[in-house]
Amino acid sequence: MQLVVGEGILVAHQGRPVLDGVTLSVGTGITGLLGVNGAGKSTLLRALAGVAAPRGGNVRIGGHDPYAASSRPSALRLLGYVPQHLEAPPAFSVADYLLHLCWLKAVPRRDRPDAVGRALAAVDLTDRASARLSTLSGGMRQRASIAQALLTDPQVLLLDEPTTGLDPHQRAELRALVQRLGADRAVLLATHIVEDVEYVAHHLVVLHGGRVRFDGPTAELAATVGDGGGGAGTVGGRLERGFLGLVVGA
Ligand SMILES: Nc1ncnc2c1ncn2[C@@H]1O[C@H](COP(=O)(O)OP(=O)(O)OP(=O)(O)O)[C@@H](O)[C@H]1O
Repeated sequence: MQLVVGEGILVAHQGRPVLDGVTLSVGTGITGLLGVNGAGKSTLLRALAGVAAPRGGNVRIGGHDPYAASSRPSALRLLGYVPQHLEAPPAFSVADYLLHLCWLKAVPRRDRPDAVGRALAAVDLTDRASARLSTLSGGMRQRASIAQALLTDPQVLLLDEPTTGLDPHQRAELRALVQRLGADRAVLLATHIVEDVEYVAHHLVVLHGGRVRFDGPTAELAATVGDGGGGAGTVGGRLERGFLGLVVGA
């Protein structure tokens, strides 16, 4: 089932189109949303997450419209959203931060300890539950951000550039985590880094200038270019060149 569906999404800022009729659908597994800076990825994720209503088009999460009062609770129940810059109070411990988020997300009081325990375990932060957020490494902070999105055990996860600012080791760990999370959820992973999606995303949507330039299996985009010789014939090398072919000079 396609848990996330966007049809003809239109967003404009100061009269300038930022999303110009974006249509996509996301099912279980990991879908990469690939685009250069300014392509419109964050704007699209906000529209899909029910944060900012588009001026045109439709959004459905599990068939529910997040912008209609009657169906918004059903849509939001299915959704976990990790924005690019999540403000978290640095003096809070990881567990207190997540308990606070439980309250904001209206998780019933009796369910909160279990929800926090599950979310911490899912992102491998159980042993840092009582650590202050300010003492965490960038990779751990990012995992805490993902944990807040998992508190309601959502079927859909929208991740906005989760590897930004991480070192190569932390990025590899985060990719492994995303892979685990995508085993039984629909994950939409926005990034400008081809490496972030090349081995984990089975499906890619390439966004450029607010429009979808490619929507299909990852291997299909890689297959649009030849080996090119010189050792650049790996899937990754080809994917990078396939992506650049779509967006450079476009
Ligand atoms: N609130 C806003 N007001 C004016 N322009 C905006 C606003 N939000 C986004 N934009 C513009 O919309 C375009 C798309 O921005 P968006 O952040 O969605 O892109 P992105 O692909 O996520 O890029 P990045 O990786 O840099 O975050 C950019 O040109 C940006 O300047």
